[in-house]
Amino acid sequence: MLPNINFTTTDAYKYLSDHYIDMAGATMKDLFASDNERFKKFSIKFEDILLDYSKNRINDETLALLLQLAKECSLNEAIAAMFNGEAINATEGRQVLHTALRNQSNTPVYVDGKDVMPDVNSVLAHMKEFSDAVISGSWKGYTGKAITDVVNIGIGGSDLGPVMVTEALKAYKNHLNLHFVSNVDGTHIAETLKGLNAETTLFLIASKTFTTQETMANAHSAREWFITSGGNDDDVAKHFAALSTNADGVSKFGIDTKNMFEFWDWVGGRYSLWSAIGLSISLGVGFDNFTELLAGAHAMDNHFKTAEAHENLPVIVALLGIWYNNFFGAETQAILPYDQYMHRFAAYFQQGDMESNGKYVDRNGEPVDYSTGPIIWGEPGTNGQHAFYQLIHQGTKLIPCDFIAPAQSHNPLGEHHNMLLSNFFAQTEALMNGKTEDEVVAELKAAGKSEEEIAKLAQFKVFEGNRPTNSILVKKITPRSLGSLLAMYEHKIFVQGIIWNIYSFDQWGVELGKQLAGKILPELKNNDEVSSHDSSTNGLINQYKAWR
Ligand SMILES: O=P(O)(O)OC[C@H]1O[C@H](O)[C@@H](O)[C@@H](O)[C@@H]1O
Repeated sequence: MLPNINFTTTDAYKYLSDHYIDMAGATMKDLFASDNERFKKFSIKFEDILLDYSKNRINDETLALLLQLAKECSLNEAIAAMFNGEAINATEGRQVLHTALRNQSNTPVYVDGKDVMPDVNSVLAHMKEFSDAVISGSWKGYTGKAITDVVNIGIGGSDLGPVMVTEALKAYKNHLNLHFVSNVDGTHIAETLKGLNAETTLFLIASKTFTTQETMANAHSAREWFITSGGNDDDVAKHFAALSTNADGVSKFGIDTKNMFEFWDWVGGRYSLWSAIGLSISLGVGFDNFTELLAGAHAMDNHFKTAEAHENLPVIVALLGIWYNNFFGAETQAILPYDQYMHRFAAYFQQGDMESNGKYVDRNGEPVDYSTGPIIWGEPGTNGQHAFYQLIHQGTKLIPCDFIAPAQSHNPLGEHHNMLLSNFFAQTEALMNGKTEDEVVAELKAAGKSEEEIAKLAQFKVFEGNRPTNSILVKKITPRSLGSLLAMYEHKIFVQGIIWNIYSFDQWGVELGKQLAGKILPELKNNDEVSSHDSSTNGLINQYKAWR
């Protein structure tokens, strides 16, 4: 059972509310000036990952109170409940065991009294065998040619994870060309299929439920394309594999269940890249690298399970998020990787975080009277700097940012990496220190500006500073370190959900739109005027019919 505690009724919350009043006026600049040990105190190293959280609006007391909050919310009990396979996804009646998928130590993990590890290992063995065969070319298409292109068809959790990881690990890629089709917009599949050869293309139909409208539509179109390109029904087995929990749905679609890579309903869609949903990863970078990804995540799982809260990366990152979300009223959280390969990282955690913690009803079914999950967004540095950092530096909103960068580049080209990292270091320093009016005036004077010019300009060039950041410096983005980083963010989401007393592992919020689209679709099949909706929806549908 998960604890059921309204965190706003804890002692820690009350203390934090008072403490916030002191801290709201404190500047990080002063906090650094008064404490030489600050970096040492507020940074944690885990394997090849250094989390520096010293550039936050916290002091020793803040941290102590946040840790007390975690304790009062029975975080340790909640962590144990998840790892032990309790059905903590209560509204769906399911366990939450993505950690079992990467349980490289192979200790038994029980679901309803049955150890799931043998099944996990057997699917991994199947993935290895299949990946090896496709990569080596011993898996042949219907005309005897080796596979050159792999198209993953899936959406949400069956797309974002594989896309993000295969991009992040592009430096490890083999010769197979990977493509990802998610949108039901016909353009996505049409553009992807242009230039592909059916004889050498493998489709992975990735869907936990195997009922998702977008994925099914794209899968049927892919099948049709395959048949019109010369394949026949018997050849489908050589070109289509399914990654799913729904064996019936898979065989009804016409995919041989021999080509089905199974996973289980105790794996949430947005936590599924570690499962058979990761087959495109294993094909793209090889099974050994996929295993390393799992191993990195497993190492973080063990850290999360066993490290004391004050040196526990996911716990610290989560508590800092609570501090800004619930005391400073921050609405968003930016994730800014200084690594081009990680360009889909923020998009991935947009689903991970927002689908998990975007909930206004607590675990008692009552609306909450506090803020829950943040809006997650971000783009890789330095592109973001030239786009939206203006608002982070000088806007009216407080935006806590996670800066992530590798110390070693996979492409050490001249001075590029030093230039990139100089920006990474400079941004967090600038966000913290800002620039005072005196500094601005002195600068303008030194540049030879007149008194009049200085008076006109100075205010606009002032940076308040005191804007919080975490810096996550990774030695190198490898399958292992990436796995650890991903698991860190997953567990951060978990910790926050525990403190907010919400159910982080369901996603009822995606249902209503699906239901209504299901009602509207038949109305679009004829040209009759529609009058069953509100006047806006009617008006839009009728104009669509007139214009199409
Ligand atoms: O893998 P599936 O079943 O096709 O679901 C794809 C996506 O559908 C919905 O949007 C949600 O339930 C997501 O969590 C899920 O990832």
